[in-house]
This record gives sequence, structure tokens and C-alpha cells, in this order.
Amino acid sequence: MMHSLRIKLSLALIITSMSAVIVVGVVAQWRVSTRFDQMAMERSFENFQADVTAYIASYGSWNEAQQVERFGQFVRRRHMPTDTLSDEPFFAGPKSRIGPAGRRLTPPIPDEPEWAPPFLFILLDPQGKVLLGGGKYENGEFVPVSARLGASPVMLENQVLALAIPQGKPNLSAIDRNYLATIREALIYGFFIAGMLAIFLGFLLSKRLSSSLHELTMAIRAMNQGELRQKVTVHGKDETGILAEAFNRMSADLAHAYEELEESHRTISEQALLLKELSIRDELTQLYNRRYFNEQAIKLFAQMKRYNHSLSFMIGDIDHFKRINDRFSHATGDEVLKAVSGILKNSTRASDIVARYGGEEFVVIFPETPLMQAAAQCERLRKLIEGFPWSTIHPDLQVTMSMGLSDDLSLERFEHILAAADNNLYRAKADGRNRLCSAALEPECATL
Ligand SMILES: Nc1nc2c(ncn2[C@@H]2O[C@H](COP(=O)(O)OP(=O)(O)OP(=O)(O)O)[C@@H](O)[C@H]2O)c(=O)[nH]1
Repeated sequence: MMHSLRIKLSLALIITSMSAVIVVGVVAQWRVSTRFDQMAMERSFENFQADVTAYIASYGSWNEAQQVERFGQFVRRRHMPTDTLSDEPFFAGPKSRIGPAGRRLTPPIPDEPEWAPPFLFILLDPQGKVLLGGGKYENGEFVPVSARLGASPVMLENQVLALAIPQGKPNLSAIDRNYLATIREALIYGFFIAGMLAIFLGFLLSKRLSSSLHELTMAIRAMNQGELRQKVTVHGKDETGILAEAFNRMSADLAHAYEELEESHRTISEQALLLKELSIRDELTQLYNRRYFNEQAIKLFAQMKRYNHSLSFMIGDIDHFKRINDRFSHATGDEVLKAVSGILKNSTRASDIVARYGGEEFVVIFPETPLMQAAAQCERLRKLIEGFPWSTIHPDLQVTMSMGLSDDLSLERFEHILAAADNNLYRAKADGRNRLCSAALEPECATL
């Protein structure tokens, strides 16, 4: 795409400059040849005027001169040495070249007029009567005024002797023709040199122009691919420079806005995550809260039941917790809750779900775990709680937990298994606390 733009720009520049060169060349050529024609005409007129005045001066008047000698004969005689005179018509073109001193120059140059043909002009007397018709008018005929408009006066001592009307184009001299040919040649050379220069400059300029645009296109492509922060080189203060500056500014603004957006998005995501965590965690113990536990438990219960897998559920309650609060302080009670939470969390599998169900009540779901295995695990937990160095919190402190366990997936809903476990907990409390009760451990609950 860029290359085609470069080619287009180059072609446009080359065509423009070549057109300018052609126009200049044609105008110069036209002006030069027009000027040469004009100069040749002026020279011819000067010669003609000199011949006419000399002719009239020689014999007194045109008419008297005509009685003695024809004008053509006079002109030939005037310009050539007598020994070269012949009857050959002068205007047919001289066969030889005459030097300024009247000597013949050899070798003769064929077809080259020595001076402008004498009858390049029609000659009229001051009243408009034809003296020399030039083949167009008869002698003695009157030329209409309109035809006399371009006539030049032939003067002698401030007197108009006659009028000369130019007809046809003068023949250029060999020197003039050489000049013209040289000028034409120079113009052709100039045309080629200017053409080469135009091509070179065209490529150079288009490269400069298109390279700025190329850089911009590449930067936009990179932006499309996600790299919003782009910086292109600013070349000068022209339109491409302004464009590049504006692009850099926009790119920086866009990248900045995007970074801010990303940052706020990250903050929002983090906050959402935090809020979600807060909504499912118990503030004091950092275990899952009751609401989240119920959601997960209902799902797991349905899943295990559906695929006929085992699942055990334990509910535990700290023994005489009210007494701990009352005897040691509410803060100590909180410390106890946190310590029990730590034991439950750290001593169960990651796949087990541990939650604070309320007050001093804790629940654990053991997925894929049959009752006997869960009972052994609960017994281990019970012993860990009992064996915890509570004296580090208070020298007289001793904490135990009663637990109820159930794995009855034949029950219809999770709430039923919860109630079954709660019944076993109730039995554990009734049987003297610090023990685990479940159907499998009937008739006695696991004790110390
Ligand atoms: N420190 C503290 N105490 C709490 C918290 N939540 C509940 N409790 C207290 O826990 C006590 C529970 O007492 P009870 O329900 O009578 O049970 P208990 O004293 O443990 O007796 P048993 O369960 O029969 O062994 C109440 O006094 C509650 O105020 C808590 O977050 N922190």
C-alpha cells in the first residue's frame, strides 16, 4: 500500500515537473524562432530599404530609374562585382558567397541566400501605387488601404520615398540556422537533464513524504494489535509533522486512559473478589460462614447422592463455652474460637469444607469419606482440641469439643443429615461432652 503511494507520489511529481519542462521548452523554442524570424525580417528590410534608396538616389526618382535599369538588375549590380554579373535571376538563390570587400568566397555554399531576397517586400509609392508587385500585384495598380496597414516607410532624409509591405517569411541565414539548431539541441539536453532531475527529486521527495506516512501506518497497525503507546518521528512543522504530533498526543492520551481504565478495572475486580471473600467468610475466624456452607453443602449432598458416593457431615460445639466467656473474658472466648478454627482448618483436607456455623458451633463436610473414616478424623480433631496448649492463652484454660456425625445419604435433603448430626451432638453433650457420637458408634459414643 505504502509502496503504491510512493509510486503515485513519484509519478505525480515527475509528470508535473516534466510537463513544466515541456511547456518551458516549447515556449522557449517558439520565442527563439519568432525572434530570429523578426530579426531576419528587420535585416531584410534594412537591406531592401538601402537598395531602394540607393536606386532612387542614383536616378532621381523611381520612374526615371525604371527607364534606365530594372530594380533587380540594380540590386545585383550593387552587391556583386561586375565580372560575376550574369542574367541569372538573383532571387533564385546565389550560387556563390560574396565577402564584404566584394570578393567571391570559395567554395560556394549551395542554397544559401547571401541577403534576404529583394522581393520579400511589395513596394508602393507613398500614395499606394504598386512600384514592385512581387508577383502579387501589377505595377501601377493601387493597393487597398487595408492591405497597406502593415507597410513600413522607406525613408530618405526624413522623406517617405515609398512603402514596403512584407510578404512571406524571410530565409534565415546559415548562422541563424546554426544558432537555432544549437539552441534546440540545448533545449533537448536541458529537457533530458531536467527530466532526470525531476525523476531523482520525485523519488527523493516521495520517499520523504511516504516514509512519514509509512511510520504512521506501522504505528496504527501496532495500536490495533494492542500496543497503544506509540511514538512516531516528527519531521518539521508541515502537515505531516502536525499529523505526527497529533498522533503521538492521541496515542499517549489513549494509552494513559487505557492504563487508568485497566487500573480501575483491576481495583474493581480486586474489590469484587474481596467483597465476595468477605461475603462468604466469618469475620472472626476466617472460616466459611453459615450461608456459604449451606450453599456448598446442598450442592455436595445432591452430587454425592446422585453418584452414590459417600459423604460425612460433622457438627461440633465447644463445651461450656459460656463458662469460658464468663470466667476468662469475651476476648479469651474469641481467642479460643480462633484457635479451634485453626485446628479444624489445618487438620482437615483441602477438599473438606470447614465452617463456623454460629456462636461456638463448627461444621465440617468430608466428601468421598465413609462414616468410619470420618469418625477417625473427627476423633483426631477432638483430641487435637483437647490437647492444644490452652495455657498459652490462659493458665487455667481448658477447651474440649463435643461432636455429632452423620453419613446417611438415604435422607432426602441436606437439612435432614444436619438434623441427624445435630441429634448425635446433643447425645454427645448429654453423655458427658468431649466426645463424638454417630450411628456407627452405637450404642456408646466415642469418649476419652
Ligand atoms: N467470645 C465469644 N462468645 C461467643 C461468640 N458467639 C457466641 N458466644 C457465646 O457462646 C456461648 C454459648 O453458650 P451455650 O449455648 O450456653 O453453650 P455452652 O456454654 O457452650 O454449653 P454447652 O454447649 O452445653 O457445652 C454464649 O454465651 C455466647 O454468648 C463469639 O463470637 N465470641
